[in-house]
Amino acid sequence: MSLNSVVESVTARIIERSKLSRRRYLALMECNKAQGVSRPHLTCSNLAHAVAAARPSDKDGLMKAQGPNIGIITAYNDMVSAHQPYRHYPEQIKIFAREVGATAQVAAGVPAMCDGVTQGQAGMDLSVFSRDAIAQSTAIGLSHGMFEAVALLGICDKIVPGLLMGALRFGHLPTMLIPAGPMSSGLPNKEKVHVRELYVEGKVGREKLMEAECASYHGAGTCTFYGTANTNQMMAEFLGLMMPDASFIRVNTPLRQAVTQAGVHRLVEVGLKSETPLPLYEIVDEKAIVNAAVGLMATGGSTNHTIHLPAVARAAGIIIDWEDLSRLSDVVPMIAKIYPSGPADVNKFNAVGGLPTVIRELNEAGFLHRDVKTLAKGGIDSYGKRASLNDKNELVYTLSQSSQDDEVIRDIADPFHKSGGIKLVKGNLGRGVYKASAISDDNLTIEAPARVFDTQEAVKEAQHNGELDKDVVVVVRGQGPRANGMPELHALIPPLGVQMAKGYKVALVTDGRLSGASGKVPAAVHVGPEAKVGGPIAKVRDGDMIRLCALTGQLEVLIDEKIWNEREAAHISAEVAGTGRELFAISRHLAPPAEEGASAVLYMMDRELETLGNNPMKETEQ
Ligand SMILES: O=C(O)[C@H](O)[C@@H](O)[C@H](O)[C@H](O)COP(=O)(O)O
Repeated sequence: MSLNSVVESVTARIIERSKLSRRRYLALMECNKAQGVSRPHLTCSNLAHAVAAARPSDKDGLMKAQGPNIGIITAYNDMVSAHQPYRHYPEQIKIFAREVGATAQVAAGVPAMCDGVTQGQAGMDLSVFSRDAIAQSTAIGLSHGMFEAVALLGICDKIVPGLLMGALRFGHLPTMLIPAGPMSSGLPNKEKVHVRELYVEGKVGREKLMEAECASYHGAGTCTFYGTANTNQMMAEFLGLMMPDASFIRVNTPLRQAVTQAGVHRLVEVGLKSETPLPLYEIVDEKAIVNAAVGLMATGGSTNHTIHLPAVARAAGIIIDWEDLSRLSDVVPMIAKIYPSGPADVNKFNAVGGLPTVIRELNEAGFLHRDVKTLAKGGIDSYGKRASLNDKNELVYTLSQSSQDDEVIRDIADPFHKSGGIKLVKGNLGRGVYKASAISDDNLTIEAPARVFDTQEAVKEAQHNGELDKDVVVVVRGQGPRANGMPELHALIPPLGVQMAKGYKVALVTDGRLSGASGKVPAAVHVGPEAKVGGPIAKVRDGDMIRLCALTGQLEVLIDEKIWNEREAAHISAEVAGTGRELFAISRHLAPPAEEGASAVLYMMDRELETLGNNPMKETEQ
């Protein structure tokens, strides 16, 4: 099947737009490879420092650079359930590396914050910016020049994008993401949300709520809904940066361990000084980024990736925007329904076909670029294969079958929706992102008067006081990157869900974010320009009629144009101190819009790189 013409034209657009920045990136990576810091360039003293605490049997190999040395960047901590299993991974990776004549060292630990723990709390204001801290920490770890390959241990929301942003600046190094797998299913996500709504209505108390939360979040592994963390996994497979089928194999199982072992062996095989080196920059190109975007649309993934994918792409010199995503969304059929888009969790999704089935379907129908390089042998085709253990406990890959449950995965000829899960909405209120995959047909268009808020607490209070007992578009502004770091407003979903259950038409419009777990409330999120920089969302007043329509892509305030143009934007003053938020003033000050990735670090990097002219490393005198 030939490549879908829209996928082809969007890719061409991206290649054209990224010409200069991509060329600059590739030139810099070539310089890194040829002249950058690496083991042969280290002095005896440099090397002695690096191996001083190494196991004696590794020392010689490390000093003589006999085999590749894998730099592990780990996001381990034991508060985040998804990352807790990483505790022993570095030791295991070292063993697997030795099996094939290589070594491994932990190059750095990076922070991993949990958006579940910080949801609705001040710490959430650090979340998007933590991605930059992770990228910089990754770069710091890799800057020691000790490594010929990189293993990234990270799963959750900001961690994978941050790790990739950092690693891409060392794109001459072959790099693999190694996941740890999902938690076993607990209380179904839908029931958890139902108990939350009962709590909001005062029908159950805190004890019952706590019981439900703990029955849902009950062990090690990634949360089971298809939120940002699991969307990260999906993307890493579509990018070809993981072992095939690695995403959703249950945590701490023999199959999981076998895939990790095979992954480490493969990484050594494609290490920098090997016969077949596969640098990261050769894998993450414009086509791979488009493949990841196709995966996002086909699976109804997290809206957060409309920020993360542009940021990751930029770290590789590739410029994408929401128009690209929207054009892909128009043609890519949605063939997977995972919570919040449907009742199935990722374990169920995996059991009935998982990502290999989705990738194979899309690939066979011409929605994926096949001429991409991937870490696994066999290119993107190999990601259409399932991993299993044979009766000798050896890892084997076999072509995936058709879906075993068409409520969860559909054949491409009979999709859930003809278009993808995420839409661009735009109009006189700006541009925003809309997750259509979880919205019922009768809620795809909402026209109602606005009620304007500056904080999520104020929304909850108004709901509690019955002030939202009507059709309403709740506008929460002052939540963009420049204002307060762009928190997720997921805690608003239960109260707004209660209003919907009462029969009211409800929508949310915000310059902030929602979570990958948010779904059922119609919402335009990431609306830009954000209120803090005077965007139109700052001009909305209580009672203005707003129309939000996923079918036509409208985000409009229905008001006389002259009155609208003359209206002044409200002044936004968000809370910026306490809980360490004051340390992130520089990020708030410099963050570019969400559509450009909202990364101050990348924004300033690009500005500086632009001044370097043809010399990718040194400033020219101009
Ligand atoms: O996937 C995401 O985008 C999230 O940031 C995610 O981490 C989430 O917010 C919490 O885990 C909430 O989970 P609940 O729906 O259980 O509150």
